[in-house]
Amino acid sequence: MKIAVVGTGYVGLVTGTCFAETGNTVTCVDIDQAKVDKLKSGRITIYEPGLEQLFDRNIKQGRLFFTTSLEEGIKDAKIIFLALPTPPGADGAADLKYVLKVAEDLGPLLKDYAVVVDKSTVPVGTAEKVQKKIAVGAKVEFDVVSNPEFLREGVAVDDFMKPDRVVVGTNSPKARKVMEALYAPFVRQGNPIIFMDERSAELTKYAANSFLATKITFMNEIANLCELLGADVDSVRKGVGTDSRIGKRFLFPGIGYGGSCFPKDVQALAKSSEDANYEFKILTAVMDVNESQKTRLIPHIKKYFNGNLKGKTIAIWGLSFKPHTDDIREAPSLYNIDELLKEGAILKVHDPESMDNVKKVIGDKVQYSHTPYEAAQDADAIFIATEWPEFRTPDFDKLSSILKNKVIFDGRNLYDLNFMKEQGYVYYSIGREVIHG
Ligand SMILES: NC(=O)c1ccc[n+]([C@@H]2O[C@H](COP(=O)([O-])OP(=O)(O)OC[C@H]3O[C@@H](n4cnc5c(N)ncnc54)[C@H](O)[C@@H]3O)[C@@H](O)[C@H]2O)c1
Ligand SMILES: O=c1ccn([C@@H]2O[C@H](COP(=O)(O)OP(=O)(O)O[C@H]3O[C@H](CO)[C@@H](O)[C@H](O)[C@H]3O)[C@@H](O)[C@H]2O)c(=O)[nH]1
Repeated sequence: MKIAVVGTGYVGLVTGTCFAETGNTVTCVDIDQAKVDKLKSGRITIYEPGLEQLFDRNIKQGRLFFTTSLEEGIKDAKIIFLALPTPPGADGAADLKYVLKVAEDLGPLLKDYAVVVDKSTVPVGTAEKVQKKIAVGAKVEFDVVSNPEFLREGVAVDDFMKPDRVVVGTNSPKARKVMEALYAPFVRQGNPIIFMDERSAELTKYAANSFLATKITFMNEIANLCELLGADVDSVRKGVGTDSRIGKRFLFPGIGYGGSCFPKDVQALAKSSEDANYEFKILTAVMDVNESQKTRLIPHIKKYFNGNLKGKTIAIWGLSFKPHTDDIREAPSLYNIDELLKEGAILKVHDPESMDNVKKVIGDKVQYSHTPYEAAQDADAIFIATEWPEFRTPDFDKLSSILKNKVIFDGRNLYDLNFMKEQGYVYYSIGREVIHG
């Protein structure tokens, strides 16, 4: 099948590459000339495990193409995916300008029946808006389908190739048939394609993200309570997570959720609710708690250094909003960097993949280190913001010999408390006993 994907960012590139992998011919369209030039020359634009190999193979086999021209990209396409940004507007609602602009441009370009699929995360009612925008210029029949994407960055290829489920919102039998054929290779293990109306599909995406953000936030509050009551959040997490009604996943406490999705989608659902005259109280609480959770360790750091961080060197391990990605959108690390710089600390940072992106945002306000040890050299403390696997079992002998102080503030609960006691470290984590060295 000939497919077009409009918007070639984290979702568009994974979507395009994975559909090419199952034999479709895919053209990805983007307005960013530099991005398209890079992709056309066979170089990948994001770090996403496993993607580069599929990308190379499908380019070589002549199934994956890139262009800046919408007209060229959608030529002969039976399915046109919109994987465009939907950032928060000033009022918190998802800004639909990118989606609606492309919809408007698409109308006159359609030459034959096509299914236009909205993969961006959009508020309820957007499919109808897209339908109307396309209809202004369209001279042929078309359908607009909602097909929200549930992939996680860092495991995007796996999530896309083996989704828990595929949600398709459409009332058109013709579009349903096309979508069934497209997704057949991805649901061979019995994972379902769940068909529903467009509005329900749009809301499903916000409900899923908001539920997961709530689950994490609930556990963050339990962790905060553990600190006050002398309980251990790891034990509590295991104790509750083994109840199959609750589930083990997304119960890990830390310095808040970040990324390009949870923060903006919780906010957008709260705004949609408000617009519908419904006060979604849980969401307001989730946003409030997450805001303060991000800098939860800062008061401990200040207290440890007697309220004065001026001239103290802190090594920051991990900058991306989660491991296995170079994405730093809404990364908790950035909020902590901001706070620590305000206090006069000197920061030496290390991240395996996202330092170039951080440089673009904060430039030389911090020192960039090639390895976690280079960052830790002569530091007064280590601050862990992201749980990259390589931080889990560092060489503690080496660390102890290069650090000025054996102090770790861990926003992701990486280390065993008894081990840290044995190693003689001062160790602060989230929802667990403080080890005083
Ligand atoms: N990132 C994720 O993990 C994820 C997962 C599921 C859903 N989503 C949703 O998918 C959508 C896209 O997210 P993303 O992270 O891929 O965004 P992104 O910013 O990485 O990519 C969007 C791309 O669209 C391009 N673009 C903008 N206007 C365009 C136009 N007129 N024509 C062609 N291209 C244009 C941009 O240049 C950019 O490359 C959002 O709605 C997001 O909420 C994201
Ligand atoms: O137990 C947990 C799990 C996650 N997080 C944090 O939550 C954020 C989001 O993590 P994750 O959901 O793994 O990554 P995303 O790539 O943001 O994926 C989410 O957002 C995507 C965009 O909408 C959806 O498609 C995915 O289903 C949804 O999981 C990160 O900051 C994590 O550190 C925790 O603090 N504790």
